[in-house]
Amino acid sequence: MAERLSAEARKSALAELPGWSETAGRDAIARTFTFKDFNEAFGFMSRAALVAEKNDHHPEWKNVYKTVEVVLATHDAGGVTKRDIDLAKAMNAIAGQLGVA
Ligand SMILES: C[C@H](O)[C@H](O)[C@H]1CNC2=NC(N)=NC(=O)C2=N1
Repeated sequence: MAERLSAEARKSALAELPGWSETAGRDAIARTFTFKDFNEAFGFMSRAALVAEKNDHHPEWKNVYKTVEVVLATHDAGGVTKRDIDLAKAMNAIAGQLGVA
């Protein structure tokens, strides 16, 4: 099982993850993505879902029209692990391909 990152390791990982931040009251990371329209938001979710399923590591997320709110944590570990950082990186790359920095 992946190990929870220390607060220090989490902070330095977040420094390299534009848009992501720690969540209040819970060991997790979060980002809200805003796309051009629903089609792009759902396209992002479709692509991210394939990565998540491939890695057996899944986001908590909510879509409203063109926004997608994502929270990542490793439930088995009770906090943020490298698996969350890797998924966050992949999500940023997918969003980047869709024109969202
Ligand atoms: C059995 C299966 O491997 C686990 O339930 C996986 C699935 N996806 C998961 N996703 C996330 N984010 N955290 C987990 O602990 C987790 N566990």
